[in-house]
Amino acid sequence: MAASGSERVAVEKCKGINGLDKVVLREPRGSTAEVYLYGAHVTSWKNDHGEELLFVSSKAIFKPPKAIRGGIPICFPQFGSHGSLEQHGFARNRFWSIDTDPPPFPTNSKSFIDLILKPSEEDMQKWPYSYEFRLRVALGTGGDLMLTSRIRNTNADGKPFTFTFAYHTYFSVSDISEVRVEGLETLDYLDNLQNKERSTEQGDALTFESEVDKIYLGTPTKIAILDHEKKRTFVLRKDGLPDAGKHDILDNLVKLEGSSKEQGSFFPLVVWNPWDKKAKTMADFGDDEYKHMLCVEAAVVEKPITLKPGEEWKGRLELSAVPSSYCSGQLDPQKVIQNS
Ligand SMILES: O=P(O)(O)OC[C@H]1O[C@@H](O)[C@H](O)[C@@H](O)[C@@H]1O
Repeated sequence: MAASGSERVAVEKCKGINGLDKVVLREPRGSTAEVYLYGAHVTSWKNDHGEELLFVSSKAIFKPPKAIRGGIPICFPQFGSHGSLEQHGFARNRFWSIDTDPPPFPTNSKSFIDLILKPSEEDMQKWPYSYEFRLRVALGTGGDLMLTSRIRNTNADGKPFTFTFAYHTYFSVSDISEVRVEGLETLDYLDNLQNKERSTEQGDALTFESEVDKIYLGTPTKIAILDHEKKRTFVLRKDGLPDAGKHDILDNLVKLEGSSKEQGSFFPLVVWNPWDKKAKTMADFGDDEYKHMLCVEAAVVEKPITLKPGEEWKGRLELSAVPSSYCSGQLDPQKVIQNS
């Protein structure tokens, strides 16, 4: 997989913080990503100017059993407290392996890594199902970051299983009070701060001036996160993925492809920022760091996925970042959404 000769190494295995194994992905134009095998956790994604696009707390604990605070934790087989398992499931604090022989999966990227998680005996005590969870992390040309999860039921005894899931993406933002999320207004949401009560979002774009922890339902094709100060816009897409390489500039940032199965919409979006009070209760999060992050999480929450033995679910996330000024005047997210 690694590039040869004078080319930069596209995939490099090395040691990260506390000696944990990590993989560095590099794309020829200079974008990079880092993935820890602990949690199959993407902890860094930089554009070709070397700017970090994901938030990781300066207090993150890179040590089991704590999940790494920031980046992209994988929540499986449970999102949040929606079930009897530990918060956000256990995949984020397990050691994954490099999958040396993954089933065929097309890619036009040279810079990718395949990871796999299978249950240990201890995990089977908590969640008595057999599965293979394959995660591919790839850097596309132009620096897009693509994550594809393939979860297969490998139970030999005919038992189906049901799970919820999320890519718990922590975006790095300049100042949360300068950030707007467009595309979620007028949608229904479940408010985790109000006992998961269902309400409807009012008004214009979401802005942030206090703690938020909401699960938006029935989200539209594209969502935009605008960071004025950084002059950067993130757009979240959730429709079927067009051919890689055919994306125009408005097809940027986060593309999500749902389940190939009919059931289980992949696309509630969870929006979370702990704000100051909650930040102070979190040992692995700086008191003021809430100002510089926003979680927008592509999730399977209110309609869990059920897989029978032999069935596989696939969920794909694609992130890219463009400077807002690049599309000046066009990055009205409503237009982005309508023009999709
Ligand atoms: O501290 P954790 O387990 O990583 O969770 C962080 C947050 O994750 C979000 O996805 C949840 O909606 C929040 O309720 C939760 O507080």
